[in-house]
Amino acid sequence: MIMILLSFAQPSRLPTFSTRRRRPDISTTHNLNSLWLLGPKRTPILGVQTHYPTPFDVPLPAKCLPFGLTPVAEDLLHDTGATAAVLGGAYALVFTFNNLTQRKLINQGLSRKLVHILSGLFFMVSWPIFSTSTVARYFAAVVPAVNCFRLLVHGLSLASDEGLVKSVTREGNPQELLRGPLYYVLVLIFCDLAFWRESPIGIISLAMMCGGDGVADIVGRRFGSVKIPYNPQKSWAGSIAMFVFGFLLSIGMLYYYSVLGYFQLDWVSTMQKVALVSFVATAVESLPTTEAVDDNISVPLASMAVAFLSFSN
Ligand SMILES: C/C(=C\COP(=O)(O)O)CCC[C@H](C)CCC[C@H](C)CCCC(C)C
Ligand SMILES: Nc1ccn([C@@H]2O[C@H](COP(=O)(O)OP(=O)(O)O)[C@@H](O)[C@H]2O)c(=O)n1
Repeated sequence: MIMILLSFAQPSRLPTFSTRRRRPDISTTHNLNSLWLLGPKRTPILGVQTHYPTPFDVPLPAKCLPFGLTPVAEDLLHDTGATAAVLGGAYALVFTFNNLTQRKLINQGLSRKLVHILSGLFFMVSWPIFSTSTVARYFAAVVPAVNCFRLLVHGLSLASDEGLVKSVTREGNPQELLRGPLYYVLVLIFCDLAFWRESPIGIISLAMMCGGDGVADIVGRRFGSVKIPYNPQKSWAGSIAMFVFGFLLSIGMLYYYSVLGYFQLDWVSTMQKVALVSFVATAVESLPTTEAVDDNISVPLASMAVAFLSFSN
């Protein structure tokens, strides 16, 4: 569904007809301020050469505006539709894995990990279907925010949603929703608002949290007989899987965004930087976790810090 929506991701192909359908035309100077929400839309980020005009960025004649909508109203309509679509995708994902668990086609642990891996990755895949408006990121953030509310309501047992509990908890205790899953969606909100489509930092950090950490669990539980000396709860197999899949999924997501014209990256140095981020994230993930610090906090935070330093020079 996301890929169908993405087919409209190229501005000139959107069914809407604004004359302003151009992505930010960003050059190569270095400006950390634009990392944040109010940074000028057209300033570059962290020296990363981002979008050049592509054949898709063709301004359309003003007479094409539908129903006389102003460009702002057209963007609001566009982003409202995108938000509804991605929200539907989120519900469908959880419903699907709950269904598979109920039918005992997959166990609860694997269901939770696949939801962990796919939610964040699909969320990032969906970002290009939102408009080029400066408020698009806020519309996208509605999706994890609604899920945050959902986790709070059901984690506090203010309402019950057995499907949600079964597909995203280890033991089926609703209070589990208030830890890993809640931290997870809070990190999605933060990376959406702080980095959005304009910086590789958020993309890499989410790929590490979703793809790397998620695959580490699946591989580690199955093949993790040789434990890490300083943490018998974790294994070399799980950590190697975290490093490899964190790296591959980060590069894959960066390539996806570069194909859509958001980044122009020097791939040799980018791979070196992403490998460093993945190594540090893997080391952090391998450490014994405490009640206070969950992997869904430590892994993305460590990834953001290393990616920020790596892509700043
Ligand atoms: C199971 C989850 C986290 C648990 O982490 P851990 O304890 O295993 O380390 C993920 C919870 C996901 C949440 C319920 C739904 C999030 C949906 C997301 C914001 C949007 C997805 C949209 C896309 C189009 C499917
Ligand atoms: N580096 C890793 C990570 C996880 N694992 C395995 O996956 C299980 C769950 O890992 P975890 O405690 O990080 O799970 P979450 O907190 O990510 O849900 C561990 O108890 C290990 O069996 C591993 O062997 N090696």
